[in-house]
Amino acid sequence: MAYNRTHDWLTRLPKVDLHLHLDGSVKPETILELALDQGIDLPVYNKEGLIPHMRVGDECGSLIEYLSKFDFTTRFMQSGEALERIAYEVAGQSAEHNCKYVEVRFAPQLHRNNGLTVEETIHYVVEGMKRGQRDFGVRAGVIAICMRNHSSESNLEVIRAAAKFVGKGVVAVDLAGDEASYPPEWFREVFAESGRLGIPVTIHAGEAAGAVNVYEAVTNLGAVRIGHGVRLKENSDILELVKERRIPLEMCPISNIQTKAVSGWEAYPIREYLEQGLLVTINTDNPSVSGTDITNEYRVLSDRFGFTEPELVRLVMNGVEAAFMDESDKLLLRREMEAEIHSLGMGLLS
Ligand SMILES: O=c1[nH]cnc2c1ncn2[C@H]1C[C@H](O)[C@@H](CO)O1
Ligand SMILES: [Zn+2]
Repeated sequence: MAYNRTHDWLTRLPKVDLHLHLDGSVKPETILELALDQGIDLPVYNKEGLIPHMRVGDECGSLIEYLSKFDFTTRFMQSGEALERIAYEVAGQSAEHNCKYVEVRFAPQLHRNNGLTVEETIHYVVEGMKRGQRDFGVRAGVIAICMRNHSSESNLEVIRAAAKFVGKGVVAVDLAGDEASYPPEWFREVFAESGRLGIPVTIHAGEAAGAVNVYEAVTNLGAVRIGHGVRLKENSDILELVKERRIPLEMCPISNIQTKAVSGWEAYPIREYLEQGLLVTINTDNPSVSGTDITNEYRVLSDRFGFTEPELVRLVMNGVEAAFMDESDKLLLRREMEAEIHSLGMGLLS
């Protein structure tokens, strides 16, 4: 049956994941070990019991509720060793889903409770990704996140530290957190610095607030990609601008449903975005918070929207086009992925 064929095929399909948070990707078994190593008490000492502390349920009502899950996990991510390990494991988890390239993002300022500097946090995450790249063959880039609820001073520190790692593991900077309470125009000064330092910018926008935030991110914060952008459909002029500039949207379907960025699957705009010619990419956001993985994201889309195999391949290759990567590396990645897709037995690449 075509249905089963697609499901099995989706696991083997080479993929990329451009929007994945480190602190939203920690395995419960890793938390168990880190808690023992670090002498931190846990509410329960088995994997299944930890899951409710880390993952949102169907009742999740908003982005704020979704974000509350991160406090639990970041407590165990305050040492260089833990950051390196978790980054390494993320590369391993990506390889299990035949992800060939992953961009892992994290907020350095959330990992300093035990005295690490911003640069040290970046160093350890980059090291973990490099070890993962060697052992699992997954190419990787790191994105440093500024948080909406942090001061300009603290966010500027992140941007300046990230700039030192450009070409050495860091590929971009981002802005995350509570979008509804902290509009993007408050961060012009912070992202003016990334412009001066020449670091690419992606911004979470149009997730928990309207399309005007996408406009602000693109026109005043220098965003060349948008995290989510689900609510872009609310303004056709802004949608047209994003389309004309070929600004990729890093969509994360399961997360977007859980945070109530849209009311439900019937309102999820992915098909219309593709038909309107937007550069849509599919990503996980937070596998351990959302209870998902990259294969599952494609599986749900294929079930909910009836995407054909060539359409799913198009979504994957949009991700390659959108990657924060040198053109020469991108060409290599594209060729490798096209060869593998071809070997899956179909003339899917038009
Ligand atoms: O989908 C998201 N929107 C806004 N902020 C987010 C999302 N997923 C994770 N974050 C926040 C919570 C994490 O602690 C932080 C750094 O990864 O980024
Ligand atoms: Zn995100």
